[in-house]
Amino acid sequence: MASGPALRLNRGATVWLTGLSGAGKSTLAGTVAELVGGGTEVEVLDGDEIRRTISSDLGFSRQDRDAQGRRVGFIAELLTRHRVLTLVPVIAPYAETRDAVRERHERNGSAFLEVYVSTPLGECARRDPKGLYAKAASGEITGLTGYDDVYEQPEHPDLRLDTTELDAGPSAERIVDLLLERGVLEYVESPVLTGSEYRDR
Ligand SMILES: Nc1ncnc2c1ncn2[C@@H]1O[C@H](COP(=O)(O)OS(=O)(=O)O)[C@@H](OP(=O)(O)O)[C@H]1O
Ligand SMILES: Nc1ncnc2c1ncn2[C@@H]1O[C@H](COP(=O)(O)OP(=O)(O)O)[C@@H](O)[C@H]1O
Repeated sequence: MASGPALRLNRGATVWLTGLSGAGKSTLAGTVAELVGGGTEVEVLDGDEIRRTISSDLGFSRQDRDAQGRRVGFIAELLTRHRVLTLVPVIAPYAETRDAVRERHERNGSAFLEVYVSTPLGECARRDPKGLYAKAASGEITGLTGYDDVYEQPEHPDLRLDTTELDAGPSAERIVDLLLERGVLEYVESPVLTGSEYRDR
């Protein structure tokens, strides 16, 4: 039987991926979840999904975006306190909301890491995965974050990733490295079956 290192989750942590629409937040959250592996307690709280369910009453006013951030922050902290690696690809455009979520985590002894996916507006608009920038440019929608609505950049993120410069795989590895550095994850030697050992087991 061959053995190889595997990632083990030592404690829960919230990893909040903040940045503009199209920056790569959801893609990175999914890639980190895959890298960390199936045996680990990991959840992704995606802004769009939360907005279709418990936040279906919210729009994109300042008050509603603040409420969205605080609701997601509440759930994230609960999951994290129960030893889940909680990945949160949510824009959270206001420093005040992000700070309130961080403080809630600190009050409860839960780890909170802020990852600023700092892909610039021009690149996000070029990707335009949901067609939102085209709609904003044609005047069909208003209030798109970073385009004609505010985005307050994090001043002291735990990690900053510009995905123009780095592909999704290596960017996700930087997040895993941060989690290793902070002791949330660690490498452990684990037995791994080779192909023929697996078939003959
Ligand atoms: N005006 C405007 N501005 C920003 N985003 C918009 C807007 N209208 C719709 N969408 C879609 O909503 C997703 C963002 O939801 P969030 O909950 O992450 O945003 S926020 O934190 O409340 O600002 C966002 O998802 P992402 O593209 O994954 O960021 C969009 O799909
Ligand atoms: N290095 C990268 N990291 C993440 N996404 C990337 C990268 N390069 C290109 N992309 C593409 O950019 C888009 C980002 O969309 P998405 O992850 O939904 O962003 P967000 O959740 O921030 O709105 C996807 O189509 C993805 O394939």
